Amino acid sequence: MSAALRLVNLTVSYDRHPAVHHVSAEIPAAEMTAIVGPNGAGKSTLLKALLGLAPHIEGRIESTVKRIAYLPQQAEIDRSFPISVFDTVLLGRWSRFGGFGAAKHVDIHDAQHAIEAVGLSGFERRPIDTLSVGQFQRVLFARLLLQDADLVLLDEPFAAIDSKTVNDLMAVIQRWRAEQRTVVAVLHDLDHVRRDFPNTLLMARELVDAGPTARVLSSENLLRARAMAEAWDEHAGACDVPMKLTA
Ligand SMILES: Nc1ncnc2c1ncn2[C@@H]1O[C@H](COP(=O)(O)OP(=O)(O)OP(=O)(O)O)[C@@H](O)[C@H]1O
Repeated sequence: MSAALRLVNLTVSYDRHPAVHHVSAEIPAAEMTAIVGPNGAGKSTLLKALLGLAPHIEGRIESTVKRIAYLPQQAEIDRSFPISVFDTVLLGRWSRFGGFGAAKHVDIHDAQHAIEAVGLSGFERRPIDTLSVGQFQRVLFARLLLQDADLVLLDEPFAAIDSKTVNDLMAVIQRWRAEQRTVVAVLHDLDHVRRDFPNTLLMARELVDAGPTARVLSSENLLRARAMAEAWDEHAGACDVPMKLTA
């Protein structure tokens, strides 16, 4: 299996305090990978590092990917901007038509199609600040559909989402997988990960384990992750942090 991304000794810091420390792992291409770990384990930071939004101070990321799409946590998105569902979805094509260009017929058609694919037909003119959390997540998935990316990064896509919406959005993710796209999702529901994500990275600031989900999510690894997260020194400098802790 080829790698879409290879992380080599990656350390990501905020103000010289490492949030993710010495991670080496591969993200397989055309596969679904979950990133899991306790709160504060560095999962979102790792995702942001893959995008270049959290600069790494050590190590490197080797990539075979051309286009990346990113879904941040809903809490990070300002919904007060007065914009409709349709225009929000169309923004997925922003990079093609740019600041002063106009959307082409094909973009309008694809946006309509994406809105249908996530079950939101009839909502096109609704302002986004009137939507429920689940409906808004459907809008964001429709926007991702328009981005046509090789690598889709999702940060807690199912937080506060009901099971019907989760199932519908999982169908979109399965479709990306069938189209040979690489999907990486930060998730908290380990049963869901075991069911649907063949590959997992278990984080506790350092990498605990990476590879096939059934192996990575062993009770031994999960205990170890918890102990490592609890033992982490929040105020450690860039390289005063122990490389390995045992449970
Ligand atoms: N912009 C930032 N500036 C400074 N520190 C940050 C910043 N973002 C995250 N951190 C810190 O980095 C560490 C890892 O946070 P991160 O959000 O990556 O963890 P997480 O595993 O995604 O957590 P959760 O499951 O709670 O969302 C935490 O100690 C957090 O306080």
